[in-house]
Amino acid sequence: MTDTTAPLISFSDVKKHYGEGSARVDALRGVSFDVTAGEVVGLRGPSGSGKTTVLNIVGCILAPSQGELRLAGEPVFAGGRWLRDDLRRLRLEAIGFIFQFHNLLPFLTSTDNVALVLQLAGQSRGAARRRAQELLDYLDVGHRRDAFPSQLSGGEAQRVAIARALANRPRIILADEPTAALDSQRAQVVMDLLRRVAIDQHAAIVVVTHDDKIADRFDRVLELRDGLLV
Ligand SMILES: Nc1ncnc2c1ncn2[C@@H]1O[C@H](COP(=O)(O)OP(=O)(O)OP(=O)(O)O)[C@@H](O)[C@H]1O
Repeated sequence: MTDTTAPLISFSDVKKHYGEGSARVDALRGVSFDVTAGEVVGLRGPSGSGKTTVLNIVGCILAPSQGELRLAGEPVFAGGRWLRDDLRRLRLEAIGFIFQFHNLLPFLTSTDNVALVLQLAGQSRGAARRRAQELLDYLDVGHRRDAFPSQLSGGEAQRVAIARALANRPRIILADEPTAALDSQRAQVVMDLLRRVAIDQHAAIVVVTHDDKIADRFDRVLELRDGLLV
């Protein structure tokens, strides 16, 4: 991931089906879009239109059936196969995931939830905890660093989860309904944070959302219907 001018995410004529024969579902029927550094893009569409499938393919969790995926200019999937054999490392280093429910580990404090990702990437525990505390401060939850997830409010837990997603300074951030469980004010705080991250980290951010509270907070909205962009 070295080309600094190419779009960070480039999806070219991606098709994806699940199952075969009478059980076949065409989830994506030829989807193309680019997202550049600094952009916060919304991905909307009715249930079953293919949003999660797009997110999972960008996140290198799911292989397309056809088409091409480039990340920072580098072809990652093309010609029916992955072009990198270290997808786990790519995910860990280049991509941050944020989910609707924070998915924090209940037996770890805020600091340790964030530090764990850094330790998995090879940092020492001390360095990982220092970076975790810096990030929690950046997201205004530093004062909750020793709390366990069950002791956090929904908005605090979501900010800790964002800190975790940012831990490795990924330039691609994928969020699935990150504000659905939050009230309007907290949803705006989360969107402000994502915007700041896009700018400070030159990141490309894709947010799957049905949430009308944040409908006007995107640079662009991609609208999926039945596996096609409209
Ligand atoms: N593992 C799977 N096996 C079979 N079909 C699947 C699988 N995952 C998704 N699908 C189907 O593919 C289509 C697209 O699903 P996807 O989850 O991408 O939609 P979505 O827009 O994210 O929906 P929602 O808003 O309900 O989460 C749907 O028809 C879904 O039933």
